[in-house]
Amino acid sequence: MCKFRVFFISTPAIGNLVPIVEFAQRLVHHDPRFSATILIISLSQRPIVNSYIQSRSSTYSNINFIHLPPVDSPSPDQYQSAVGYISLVSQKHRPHVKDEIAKLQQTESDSARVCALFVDMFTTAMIDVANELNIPCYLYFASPVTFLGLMLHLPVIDVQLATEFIESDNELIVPKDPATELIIPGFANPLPPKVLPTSVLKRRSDGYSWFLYHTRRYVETKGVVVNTYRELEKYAITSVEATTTVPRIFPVGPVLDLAGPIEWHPERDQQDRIMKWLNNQPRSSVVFLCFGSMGSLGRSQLREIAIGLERSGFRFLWSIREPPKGKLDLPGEYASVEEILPEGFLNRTAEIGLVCGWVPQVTILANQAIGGFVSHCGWNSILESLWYGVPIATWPIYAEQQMNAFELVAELGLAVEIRVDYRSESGDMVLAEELERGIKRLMDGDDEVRRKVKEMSEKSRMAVMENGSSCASLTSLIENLTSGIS
Ligand SMILES: O=c1ccn([C@@H]2O[C@H](COP(=O)(O)OP(=O)(O)O[C@H]3O[C@H](CO)[C@@H](O)[C@H](O)[C@H]3O)[C@@H](O)[C@H]2O)c(=O)[nH]1
Repeated sequence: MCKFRVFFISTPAIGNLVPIVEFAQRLVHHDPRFSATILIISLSQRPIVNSYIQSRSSTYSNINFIHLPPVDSPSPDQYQSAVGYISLVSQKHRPHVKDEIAKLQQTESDSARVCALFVDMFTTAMIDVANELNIPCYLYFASPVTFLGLMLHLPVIDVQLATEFIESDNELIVPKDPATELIIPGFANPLPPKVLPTSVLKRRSDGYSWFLYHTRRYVETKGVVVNTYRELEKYAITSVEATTTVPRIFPVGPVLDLAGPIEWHPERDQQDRIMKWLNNQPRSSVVFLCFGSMGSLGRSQLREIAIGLERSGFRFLWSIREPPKGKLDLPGEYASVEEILPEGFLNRTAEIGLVCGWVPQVTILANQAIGGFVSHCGWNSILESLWYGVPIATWPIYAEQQMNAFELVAELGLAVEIRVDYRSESGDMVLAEELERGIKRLMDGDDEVRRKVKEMSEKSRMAVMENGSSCASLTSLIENLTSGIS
């Protein structure tokens, strides 16, 4: 009989929601005294969230999924960024979350006690609900500890950003002295400012104010559960614990959905076509290019990629998404990619390459044909690639990805660099020859990176085994969650 109930409230984004659901599943599987309820915020612009939940509700019968009622959209003058919008929507959901938890508390059998509400990096307004209901609150962090370190340090470096950088409306801040470097908890090396997230470099934006809001709230929680593992971010974990006011860190990862979209994404036909093609390719011969659930690139950049790929001569699997129309929309699928790629490209490369839209990424990374991954460096993608021992070439686009790329290349030596500071919104362009060079190093050269990635792959698997570091961390989290509850 279950004794302890935990609640989760996630940002409506695949990158946050999937690792939260997987963690809930791991928790209830690891300790059957637990039951988990996931409260879902829906956004009409993100139907993928609903199809994901629908599929997972039938597979994960021991998790309770509850869709929260819709709220009025914030008016456009209240936000400029997606972070702002999501933070406001989350705030508006506070009464609903309180109602749902209170309702369940009343109907719960006597033996089950609510022992935690887990918020994520952008749903921290729910800490108020936990306080009102007297429930301990924890943060589930789907990004690396290095990013947690930056967030916790933001109020401190804010002064440095204000005095040592040049600011202008809507522009990214730049250091007055180009040699400026930042000392950030979690990074052994000084951080070049150009790898900071756009929301931080747009210091006058609502995104930055929200970052400051959320980070102040992180320290109100009882602990931060991070989707990472000690063997991967050893320095970062020790450094952030020692130099910030973080409550306790529980590294429980990698927490991955290894079945992935092949099970829950609606586009089954395309996925079957991809896997059939991949199964016919030689071992480690294919370079895979994919830029995350929210990543898309402009047409001229796509043409450069096509030229670079063709010149490299390697077999390739390339996921191309159409840029979204609105700020909150996700990328879509091109009706025809032929017209956006160089003339004759698809015909010339028909024997060696496949161009597609959304892909079942984790299943692809598991395939023996994949030899390297050109990735936007979202944290889930990094963990998945390390799990399967596939080396990455870094091409970050948005969010904290530039920092993740810097961590992989400069801190951990676990990736080949294409760029660590690419930012599409500033009109940046990776030229065909840069990509060609990067792909050749990824697929042909850098045995040291490949060796380290294989080693880390083994460590990631060990971490989640019985007696592994993340398993031990989960046990100690459970002790924390249940202590004082009879
Ligand atoms: O065509 C696709 C694209 C993505 N995915 C999957 O979608 C997830 C994407 O997650 P991630 O790699 O973390 O990228 P984002 O979706 O961009 O995730 C957001 O959330 C992450 C966790 O906080 C951050 O690290 C990222 O920077 C942020 O953009 C992964 O599991 C991928 O396997 C697919 O299966 N097929």
